[in-house]
Parts: sequence; structure tokens; C-alpha cells
Amino acid sequence: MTATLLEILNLTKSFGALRANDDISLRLGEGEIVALLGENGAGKSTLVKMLFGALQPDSGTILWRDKETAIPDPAAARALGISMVHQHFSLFDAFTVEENIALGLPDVPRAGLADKARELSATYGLPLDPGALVADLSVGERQRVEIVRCLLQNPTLVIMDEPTSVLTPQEVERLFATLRQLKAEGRTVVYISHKLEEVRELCERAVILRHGRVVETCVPRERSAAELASAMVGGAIADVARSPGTPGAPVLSVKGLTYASATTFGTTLGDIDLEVRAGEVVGIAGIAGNGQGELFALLSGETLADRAEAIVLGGQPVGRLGIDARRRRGAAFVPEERLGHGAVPAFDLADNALVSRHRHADGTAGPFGFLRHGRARKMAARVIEAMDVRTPGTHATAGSLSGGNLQKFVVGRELDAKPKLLVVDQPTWGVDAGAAANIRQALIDLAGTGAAVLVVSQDLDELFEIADRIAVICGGRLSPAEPAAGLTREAIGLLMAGAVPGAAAPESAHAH
Ligand SMILES: Nc1ncnc2c1ncn2[C@@H]1O[C@H](COP(=O)(O)OP(=O)(O)OP(=O)(O)O)[C@@H](O)[C@H]1O
Repeated sequence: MTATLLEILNLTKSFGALRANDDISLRLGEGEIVALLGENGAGKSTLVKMLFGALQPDSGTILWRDKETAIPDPAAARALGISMVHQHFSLFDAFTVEENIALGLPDVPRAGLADKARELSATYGLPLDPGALVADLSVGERQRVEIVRCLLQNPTLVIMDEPTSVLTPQEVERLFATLRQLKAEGRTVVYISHKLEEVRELCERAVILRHGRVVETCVPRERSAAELASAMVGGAIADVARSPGTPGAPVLSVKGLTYASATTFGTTLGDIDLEVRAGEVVGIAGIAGNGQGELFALLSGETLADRAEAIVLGGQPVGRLGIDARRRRGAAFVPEERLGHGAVPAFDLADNALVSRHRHADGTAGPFGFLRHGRARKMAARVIEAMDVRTPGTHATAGSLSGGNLQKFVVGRELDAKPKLLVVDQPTWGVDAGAAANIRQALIDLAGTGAAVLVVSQDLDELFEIADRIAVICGGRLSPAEPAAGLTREAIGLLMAGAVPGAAAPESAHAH
């Protein structure tokens, strides 16, 4: 066993009555890659925020190289050698890579920073163009900027919060190579992820949290992903059950939908054709940034199509109608970005139930436009119960929920409207294995009631688990949706990477 870098003894942190971290003790050795696992709301982010100086423990001790240490703020963490790559990137689109790096490191002198960044990106195989605008970068490239920024501080402990949830398989491999190099140099990595196969491949130890407590420490390679998942939730996770029927009439028909991106940062969509019938789940696979966001905005009415007939919902052209009008016709939408877009962080859950439902036929708008708060509270309570959202109640603000629990709430709110059409973007992003299985089952069950369900996802395993037909979006073009039973992962992977038959597949098909 290597020398101890950091030791935590009996750390506790409460939010009101909730013990988010309850008497946590663990040690991290030098040059170790340690996974921090746990279901949504288990307390992983709370723990690393205390290590990063963003939160203060109520009680307990942190030892850094065997010496008791306080970490009052992130600057103190950086001074010790603790650095973090966050789940949500904190880069400014309008600035260059170099400017973003300098902005994120107020305590590092600017002189020579660009040269140092270039040197690090070469050493760690993280190619970057310092003069490029961040807005023009793919998600994987943005993450590289964050990692180089983190490495510029010459950290001894690197904390990574769900780093692979939006990466292509090639980018994941590259990230793993970088992390192994850090380990070889004697640095320690704490790795938070819900992707258990990746944890098995990369991490030599896993600490499993449940309800704020450490329930187990194990070698992930010696366990199956299913065993790790059941240790996280404290029981077995049910398989998703499907019994595909014969689909009915088309609920959503998209014909010749085109969209010219107004900015150089967006993707232009060309001639999209798509049909989703009653009772079926159709999946759209693709690497982030290939037009999914633009297509979702057009389907939901956030962006209007150029012709009404380009989007037909239940037999009526809706391409020129806004989001409320489409919701009134029985459609429901779950956007990818749950905070800000899917939910208002400062509102409580009851008010967040109002946000998407206030004009719905059985919704929360009363006569003369008055809002029915009692109804909203009941609806929020129903959603919390149905989706097993871990929260003190309907009065909790959306911003206080852990990422995965907020996702469960947003999906549950849309399901509660019993839509005829549900369009959902990345349904299980950041959601733990147990909750992901629940969400997928809920989508299948919704289709079972005769609704049409369209799922946009980067996760091929997810699409194979739930979709009857799968289409691939790449460079703003959509392939025809084919029955999932006749497709292979390899064939879809190649289409996702923009391959044309006979040509070598490009590494990333980021389109502008
Ligand atoms: N600022 C806060 N105010 C109130 N409650 C909070 C706050 N931050 C976290 N919590 C609660 O503490 C618990 C632990 O949350 P935490 O974010 O640490 O979980 P997590 O394991 O990181 O979950 P996920 O995998 O969903 O990101 C959750 O129940 C969450 O709602």
C-alpha cells in the first residue's frame, strides 16, 4: 500500500435535517485511482466539495499527508494541491481557450501560461488550440481545456466528477490514458461516475456511499457491474421489461424539416424525415453537437420551423406553433439541460410542477388564469412518489436536489401529464443504475399505453434496451429509423462517427 495522501475521519455534513454525509472515514493513497460510487443523492458531491473547500464539514477531521488540515475555500484546496474537474464545465463560450485558462486560474501568473499549457497538452496527449474560441469546441475538447487548466496547478489530488458522461468512446480512451499517466507520476485521482464498466476498467479501488455513509470499499475489477450497482442501492436492480406490440397510427411526422443555424456555433439541419407511431419508442443516436439540440428545439416549438407542415402532431401541422400550443395538443418535452431549461433552480418543486403544466387541460391553471397552487403541490408530491425522488418534500428547491434526483423529477413531471407524444433528450444523464432502470421502464410503459416516445440519447446500450427503431443523427442529417432488432452497435457507431461505406471513420463527427 502506498503512503497516505489524504485521510478523512468521521466527516459529517447536514443540510437542515438531512445528513448528506454521515460519519465518513476513508483514506486515499499516493498514485491511486479511487472511484467514489453511490446512487443519486448518496452524498458524493457533498464529500468532494468539502475536499475542494466549497463546503465546510459540521464535524470530523481531514488529514493531508498525516497533518490535520482545514480547507476553508477553493484557493486553500489549490494551494494544498487539490484540483477538480467539474461535471458542468465552467468555460466562457465567447473567450478563447487561452483566455479561459487564464480566467480560471486567478492565482497563477499570466506570463508564460500559454507556453506551459501547450507543453502540458503535448505531454498528456490533450491537443488544444490556444487561440480557438471555446464556443467552437466539441464537448471532448472543452473537457481537455478543463483538464489542462487543472494540470497547470500541478495537483497532487485530481477530483473528476462524472467526466465521461458526454464523451465519445475514443475520447474516453484518451482520458483514461491521461489519468493513468497521472497515476504513474504518483498523483491521486478521485473518480466519480455512474458508468460501472468504466470504473471496473480504470479504478483500483472503489468506495461506495449509501445515504451519506460508506457502506463498502472494494476492488471493482473483482465485482460485476450488477454487483456494484446493487451494493450502491442496497438491493437487486430489476431488468427493464418490454413486450413490443404493433404500432398504431403516426403521432409525430416530420417531413423535409430543414433549419439554417443562425450562428457559426450551431448545426444546420438538412431535410429531416421522421415518424413516430402510437405505441412505439424511437431512438435517435448520435454524438453530442451533431444537431440534437437544434432538432429538439424545433420539435418542442422553442424554435419555429419554416413551414407548419414540416412537423405534424396528431394529424395537425404544428411547425409554426410554440411550445405551449404543442403541449396543449398532447406533447411533452424533457430537455437535456435540467437546470435552467428543464427546471427553475430557485423555485420549489411544486412551482416547478407549474412551469410546464400551467396551460395543460388538466393542469394547474384555474379559471381566469389563476394558478392552482394546491393542485401543483399534489402533482409534485405524486411525481416525487412515482419516481422515488429523494428530497425532503415539495417545498425543496429544484437547485437543492442532487443532479440525478432532479432529472427523475423533470422526467416524472412530463410523464404525469400522460402525453400522447413524449420527446426526451438524454433521459438518464447523470442518473444512477437503479433510477436509470426506472426511467427506462417508465418510458416503455408510456409507449405501452399507446403514446409515441422519441428518445435522443448518446448511450447506445440505453437505446438498444428501450427503442423499437433507431435512427442516427450526424452532421445535422438523420438516417432512416431502422428496427433495433436488425441493427448492431458497430453499424450505429460507424454512422455516429459520420462514416461512409469504404472510408475510414473520423474520430469525432462534430459538425458546424
Ligand atoms: N445546498 C444544499 N441544500 C440542501 N440540500 C442539499 C444541498 N446540497 C446537497 N443537498 C442534498 O444532499 C444530498 C446529497 O447530495 P449530493 O449532491 O452530495 O449527492 P450525489 O451523491 O453527488 O448525487 P448525484 O449522483 O445525483 O450527483 C441530496 O439529498 C441533496 O438533495
